Amino acid sequence: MTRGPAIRVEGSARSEGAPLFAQLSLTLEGAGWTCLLGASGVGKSTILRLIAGLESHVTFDGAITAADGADLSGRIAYMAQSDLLMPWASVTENVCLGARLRGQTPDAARARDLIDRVGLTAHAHKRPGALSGGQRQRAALARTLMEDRPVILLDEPFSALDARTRSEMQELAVELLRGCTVLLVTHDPAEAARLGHAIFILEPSGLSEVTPPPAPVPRAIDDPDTLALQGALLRRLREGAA
Ligand SMILES: Nc1ncnc2c1ncn2[C@@H]1O[C@H](COP(=O)(O)OP(=O)(O)OP(=O)(O)O)[C@@H](O)[C@H]1O
Repeated sequence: MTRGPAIRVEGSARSEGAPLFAQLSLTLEGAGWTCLLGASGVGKSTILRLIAGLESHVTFDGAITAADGADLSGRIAYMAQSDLLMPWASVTENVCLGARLRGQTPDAARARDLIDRVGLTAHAHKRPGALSGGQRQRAALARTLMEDRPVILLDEPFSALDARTRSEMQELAVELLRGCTVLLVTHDPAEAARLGHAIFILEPSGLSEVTPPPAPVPRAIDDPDTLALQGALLRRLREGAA
């Protein structure tokens, strides 16, 4: 696995002629987890889509660059908020979809292992319509991990999971994405406090950074510093909404 580069996002965005977010300067640590929080509709997913180079409804005035100077295209795996699973394909086929679309032979053993690690072995043959919301989300997570890219963009990837599975999947993602540059959009202050090497809150006026504790990620859920940060983040989010 190539080490993920640092990424810099600098610019402002307008949607339908009106400002969505003001001039911002966001640096994603190379080979680290950056968490992005903020009120619904403030533009978090839009930032992910802009980095991913996907079609967007906004006009972005600025630049998105990797610190190593190389193009980002082909180096990103993106997990959208909606799981985007193909309804006609089984879990295994969905996990292998990227390789198939590129005309490559998928690594079947790796797919089996990832499906096992997300707890879906018993469901590997099923189509998405036969899965629960949390199972679908884990299938989408396995598909993202299967891509083996140095830059990973995750849009609320654990939001549909029960508390126990969520903490397990957070730990799995940290383990399997070691060395990757990860941008995680989340509404969960506890998740950001556990996973962020860097944590930002997006507001219409711009970004603010909240310094996490120095403990390595994933931080213990019941660590006093993690809990204190969780509380501080929730307070900041509530103040922002006031
Ligand atoms: N396809 C689209 N066409 C027009 N406007 C859109 C489109 N997608 C999103 N928007 C608008 O752009 C703004 C930013 O949306 P975005 O999805 O980036 O927000 P978000 O911060 O990720 O929200 P959430 O936390 O609810 O997912 C919102 O006001 C939304 O209504």
